[in-house]
Amino acid sequence: MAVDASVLDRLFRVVESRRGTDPSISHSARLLSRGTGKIAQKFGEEAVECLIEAVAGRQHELVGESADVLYHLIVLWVDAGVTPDQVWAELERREGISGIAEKASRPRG
Ligand SMILES: N=c1c2ncn([C@@H]3O[C@H](COP(=O)(O)OP(=O)(O)OP(=O)(O)O)[C@@H](O)[C@H]3O)c2ncn1[C@@H]1O[C@H](COP(=O)(O)O)[C@@H](O)[C@H]1O
Repeated sequence: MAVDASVLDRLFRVVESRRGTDPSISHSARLLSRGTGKIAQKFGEEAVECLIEAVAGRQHELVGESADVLYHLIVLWVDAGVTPDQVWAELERREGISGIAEKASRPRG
C-alpha cells in the first residue's frame, strides 16, 4: 500500500485541532500545554531512540521510532506556528540541488 506525504498533512491538522482541548483525552493537547521546552525535549528523545535503532540495525523498530519522530516534529511545528506547506516548499526549492554542490557554493568564512 502506497502512502504519500498527505498523511503528514492530515496528522498536522488533527494535532492543530487539539490545541487548547482537554489534555486528559488528547496526548497532543497535553504536550502542547506543557510548552516549547517540553515539546523540544520529547522530540530530541524520540530522535535519539530513532538513531539507536538505526545504529543497531533493527529495521522494524526503526520504522516505529521514525513514526514517533514525525509525530513529535509535527507537534513542534504546531507549537511554533510552522505549517507543513512551508516545509514542503523548502524541500521543493532544494529539489535537484546536490548537497555537495550547495555546500561548495557557500561563501567561505
Ligand atoms: N502519531 C501519534 C503518536 N505517536 C506517539 N504518540 C504518543 O506519544 C506518547 C509518547 O509516550 P512517552 O511516554 O514517551 O511520552 P509522555 O507520556 O509524554 O511521557 P513523559 O514525557 O511525561 O515521561 C505515547 O502516549 C504515544 O501514544 C502519539 N499520539 C498521537 N498520535 C497521532 O495524533 C493523533 C491525535 O492524538 P491525540 O492528541 O492523543 O488525540 C492520533 O490519532 C494519532 O494519529
